Order: sequence, then structure tokens, then C-alpha cells
Amino acid sequence: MSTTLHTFDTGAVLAEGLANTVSAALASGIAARGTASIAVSGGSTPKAFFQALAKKDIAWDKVTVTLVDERFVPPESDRSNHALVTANLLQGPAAKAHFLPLYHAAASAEDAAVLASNDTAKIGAPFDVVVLGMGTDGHTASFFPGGTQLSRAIDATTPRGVITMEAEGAGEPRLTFTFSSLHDARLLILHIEGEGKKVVLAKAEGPGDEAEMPIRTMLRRAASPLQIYWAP
Ligand SMILES: O=C1O[C@H](COP(=O)(O)O)[C@@H](O)[C@H](O)[C@H]1O
Repeated sequence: MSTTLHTFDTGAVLAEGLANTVSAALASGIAARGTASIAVSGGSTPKAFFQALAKKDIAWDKVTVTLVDERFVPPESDRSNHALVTANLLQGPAAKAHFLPLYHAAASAEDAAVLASNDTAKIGAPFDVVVLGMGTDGHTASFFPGGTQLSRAIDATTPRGVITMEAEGAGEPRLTFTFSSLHDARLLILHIEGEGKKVVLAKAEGPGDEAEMPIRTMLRRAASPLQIYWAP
């Protein structure tokens, strides 16, 4: 499927522009189906976008928010994507949204993945909005190069749901939606910032295995057009 690059002068201008696009997509989903869903990424990039989106005047009580992926840590941890969303997105008007975390205080990451899959199945498919990030190693979601379940995660025939991932570059064990869960979002976004990430994207757009740079799965095989949002 196609990719479109949207370039902004600053991260602040990108945050507002992306918040406008995403809030419009959520409002459209609510108008069409009564509810809307969004899966967002964590890490360091999306904070300003979350803060801008939280202020948008839409029927947030009809929106379900979840995560594209999560570190297997409790929400009290400073590594938690759940904590990032709670502190920056589920604020103001957006505090009315329904949040479904991926982390569960289970005996293992595998048990938590089963709970997260069962819990998020009620969201329905496809997501209205998926906002992906990308690491400097070319990972997206928690599809890490060398990951324990990378082949399963990026196989289009793997059922929708949440699975575990462990990799040298991942830190803690991870919980991640599969490629099949994410790639057909009605609005599919890749949000990256900085010159370094632009170089990584250019490499990912070139030849090479998907397993080497898993973002290639979305660049090459996503069913939905991939909207790439970038600022210096
Ligand atoms: O560990 C993660 O990394 C990626 C990229 O994060 P960033 O800080 O480079 O923006 C993120 O998309 C993912 O959700 C997160 O778990």
C-alpha cells in the first residue's frame, strides 16, 4: 500500500496538525458507528501530540483508547507506556475516554498477553486510528529485530491480538499487538521526529529483510495507506 510523508517545521506544529487529523477521524468513527477506537504508541515522541489531542472537543466518552505496545511493567513504572498515556492523553476533555491497558499484573508476560487479547477483543476491528512510532533500530510497536516472536508478530495470518516479545534492544519483556491487528486501521499513522529517524526511515524504505527493520512490514504490506508525520 502507499505511504504519504507529511513534514512540519517543528514538533509543536506537527502535534497540533496530527491532533486535528486524529480527532477528526475519531469524530468520523463516532458519527458512523457510534463509537471510535485508537491505539497509540509510547516512548518519548508522542507526548506533545497526546497533550494536543487531549484538548480536542469530541465525544471522548465514546472513544476507546489502547496501546500499540507496552513494556511488561506496572503503570507506576517510569518505563510504562500506560503511565505516559494517563499523564498526557487521558487529561482534560479526553479524560472521559475509556482506556484499555495492555499490562496486567499477571504471573507472566504470556498470561498478561492472553488477558490483554481477551480484554481488547471487545474493541472490534479494524481500529479507527493507529499511531505507530519507530525506534532507531527500525522497530515499530514491539516488533524488534531479533525478537523472540517476531515472525509470529509480523505474519499477516497470525490472528489479531496481543502477544509477547523479548529482544536485546527491548529492555523488559514486551506486550504488542500483532501486525494483523494494526495494519488495516482506518487511519494508519507513523509519527517520527528528528533527523536521525529520517535517516532510519530512508534505510527502511530501501531494500532488505523485514526482520532486519520491522517497520518495513508497515511500509510494504499495510492494507491501509501509511501517513508518515515527521518534524526535525
Ligand atoms: O519502546 C518503544 O519505542 C518506540 C519508539 O519510541 P521513541 O521514544 O523512539 O518514539 C515506541 O513507538 C513504542 O511504543 C515503545 O514501546
